[in-house]
Amino acid sequence: MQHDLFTTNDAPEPISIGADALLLPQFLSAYEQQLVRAIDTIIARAPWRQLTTPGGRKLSVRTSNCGKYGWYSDRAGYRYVACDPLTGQAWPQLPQVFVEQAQAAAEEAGFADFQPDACLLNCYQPGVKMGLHQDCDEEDLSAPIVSFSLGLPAQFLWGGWQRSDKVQRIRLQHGDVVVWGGEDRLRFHGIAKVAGGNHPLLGGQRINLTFRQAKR
Ligand SMILES: O=C(O)CCC(=O)C(=O)O
Ligand SMILES: [Fe+2]
Repeated sequence: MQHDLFTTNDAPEPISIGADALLLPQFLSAYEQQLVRAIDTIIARAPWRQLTTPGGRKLSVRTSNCGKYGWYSDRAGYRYVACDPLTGQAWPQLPQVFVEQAQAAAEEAGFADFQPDACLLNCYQPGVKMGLHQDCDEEDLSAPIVSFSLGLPAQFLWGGWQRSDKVQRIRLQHGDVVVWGGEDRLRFHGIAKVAGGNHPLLGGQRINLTFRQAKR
């Protein structure tokens, strides 16, 4: 086999986790600094907060948003809102590096022309988890979900179309991206309790960015 020294690519191969779902290991490696700087800027304007579920419980994960719409939850329900209820201001704009990498990842997974209008930021400290759920608050389910992992590793719980379906555990590391759409769009998923640790760039936390097309 002939190796071309000028086109070596150290990024591991994508891993199929469903007919329309792909794990892209290390997809973000070259952008980690830029991404973390952009996150800091967003959080300065739209700080982390713990939302309340419609049932009155506090989510353990801390969240924020950027983009035209932000995912929000309180006693009135789960929904997308154009202003941050905490500040009354519009959510910070989607940084260009977010859009470019989310679109590039979507394209790798076969979703050309992904136009995210919402990015939910999730911050997990050790001990924090996210229970099994479907992402179904978006108007157009033909657009995929694109999810970036940064900081501490986590186990992605990748289920089926029923809550009771068997769950696969997939290790997500700093720089990994998962894309799911098409027939996998409504699969149940979650995050197991994050273990303690110290990430060189992000310290004792895992930050997830979830890109969606919320409105048509
Ligand atoms: O943190 C993750 O990787 C998943 C987040 C998620 O599923 C969500 O915010 O809906
Ligand atoms: Fe989700």
